[in-house]
Amino acid sequence: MASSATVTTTQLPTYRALLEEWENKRAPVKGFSVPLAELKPLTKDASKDVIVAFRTRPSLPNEAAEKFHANPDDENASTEPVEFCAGVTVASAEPGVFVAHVPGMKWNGPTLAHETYEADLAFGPDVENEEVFQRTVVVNDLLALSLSGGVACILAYGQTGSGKTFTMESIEHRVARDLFDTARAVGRRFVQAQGPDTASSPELETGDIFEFQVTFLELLGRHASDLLEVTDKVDEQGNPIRTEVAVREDKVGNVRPNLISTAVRTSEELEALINRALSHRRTTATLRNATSSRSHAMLTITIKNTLLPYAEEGQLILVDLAGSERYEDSKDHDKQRMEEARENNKSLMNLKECVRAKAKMAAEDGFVHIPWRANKLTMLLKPIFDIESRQPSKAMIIAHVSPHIQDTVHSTNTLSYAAPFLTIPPKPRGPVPYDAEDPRTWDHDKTIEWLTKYFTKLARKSQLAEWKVKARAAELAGRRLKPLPEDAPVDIGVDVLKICPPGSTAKNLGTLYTPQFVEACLAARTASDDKLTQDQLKMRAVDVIGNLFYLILTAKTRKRNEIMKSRKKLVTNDVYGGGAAGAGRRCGGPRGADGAGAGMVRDYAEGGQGCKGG
Ligand SMILES: Nc1ncnc2c1ncn2[C@@H]1O[C@H](COP(=O)(O)OP(=O)(O)OP(=O)(O)O)[C@@H](O)[C@H]1O
Repeated sequence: MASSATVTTTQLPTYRALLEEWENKRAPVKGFSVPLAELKPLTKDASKDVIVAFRTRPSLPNEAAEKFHANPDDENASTEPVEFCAGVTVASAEPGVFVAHVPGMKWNGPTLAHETYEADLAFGPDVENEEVFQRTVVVNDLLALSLSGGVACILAYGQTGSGKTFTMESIEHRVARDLFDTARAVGRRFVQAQGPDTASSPELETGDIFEFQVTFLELLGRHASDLLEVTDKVDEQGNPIRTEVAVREDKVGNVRPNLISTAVRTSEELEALINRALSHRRTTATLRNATSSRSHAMLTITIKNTLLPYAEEGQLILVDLAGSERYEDSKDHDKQRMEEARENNKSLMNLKECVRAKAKMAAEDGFVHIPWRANKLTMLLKPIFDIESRQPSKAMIIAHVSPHIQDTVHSTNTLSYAAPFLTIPPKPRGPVPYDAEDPRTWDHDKTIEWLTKYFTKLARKSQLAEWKVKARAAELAGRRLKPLPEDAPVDIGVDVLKICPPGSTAKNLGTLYTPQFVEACLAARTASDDKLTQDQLKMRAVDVIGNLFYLILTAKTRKRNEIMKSRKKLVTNDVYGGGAAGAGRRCGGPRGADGAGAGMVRDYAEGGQGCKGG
């Protein structure tokens, strides 16, 4: 049985001795695979959609003595001030492995179990915020992703006081520091791809082609409010009253709460805005007894590429989640706080299901349902969970644990919450059979054929539109223009072999961000400006890549529906004893994200290879 914090403190000398024994036998700690000074963007596996990291903070001065007390009824308990004893140890920084030291009590005395948890990265108490930023945001190129029309999301999870806000605020300030420089570099590359004469305005010369809008939302229990709203109104306990913000899907399926959206143009402006929102959160925290640990705070930066106004806007979402309290910790609170704790737990559990499903989807090629509509928190994170979204997205979750042995029960909860997000990228399979409707199966020739056909279709459309204008002018002048032959020669204005060089296929094009594809098209332009302007080409390029994404998405959805259908049939057979091929037994273990033991049923569907659990 795991022991309570007070009993653990009382038995601290024994636990310390047991820990020392373990320390003497342990394997040497494995460090990071690349030294900090040599880190570069995208030096890691870029195919991962969910990246999970663990972090533990150092013990603060006098913290153990102030926070933990020995059992006053125990006569043998030491009266010395309580000293720090580690509850978690880093076994490997990369891949990340934490060992949680779980104190227990048996008839013959205290015991110490050592549980191992795995992640992509593990940050020990000595790792500085700058290194955390470099190894999470920079290495995974999250800023470039959101500047390229994608969605990048970072979530800080953990027990109250474990260091979530410390990490998240540091990431927010570093984003403010680096975002605009990265944007200018990306912008300059984009402008250069359009040819040497394009930089006609100072904005284009410097690469300032992006527009940034910032919102800051707080979700406390079920109530969403705007952290940028300034209010003088306070309730009877002196808490600021902010307008309730509705969180719902609009008619076209977007979740866009009505928040104050502020345009920022420089690092200083973004920094000031973040400080303002954080100061509102902190004020509330002091007034409301650490509200920060009871609410989710979500900073969203929406990024528009002004040279591609018709492409999707990118987003960077930074979420400092509410503390993951256990029921025992909140049961003495008033009704409102109990309700908030219940809501927080619900939202965190739902978030867990969604992140797990997303991780599974990436690892297994997309056959799961993501229940993002079940809760306000996950609704707000729709851009990263909606499988129908064409935007590429990445989620990074940083799970925080307290360093103290007295908090190990909380720590193991946190680590077992986040560890299942770790996925191993799918093993390369054999060649996928050709499917005319699935671009992921096309070879180079088929891709060139499709690109040529689609660019020709768009060129004909423009040709027809031009002819209509001329025909109308001729009609007004009392003349009749010859009808345009259906097979009139048309110049598509780009070299498709340059867009998709030999060796490349539609599957490779499908992994490009929209601006990257547009860049490739601009570099492959063969027509002069009077035949095909850059703007026309950009619009066509967005249309082509949008259509390719659409075809891939439709193929994925079709395949997913087929699998879902076959799953249902097999489950029914199994329940009624019909027995699918090889389906002999049911597995226990956690249920899958779709609530139906996804892993288990999938195995049956694939011929009963055995049980994996959800
Ligand atoms: N890596 C670290 N190095 C040094 N001090 C840290 C570190 N992480 C956290 N701290 C300190 O620990 C304390 C608690 O951290 P923090 O407020 O970030 O926790 P939290 O998980 O956000 O708590 P809450 O849920 O209550 O908001 C703070 O005083 C913070 O400065």
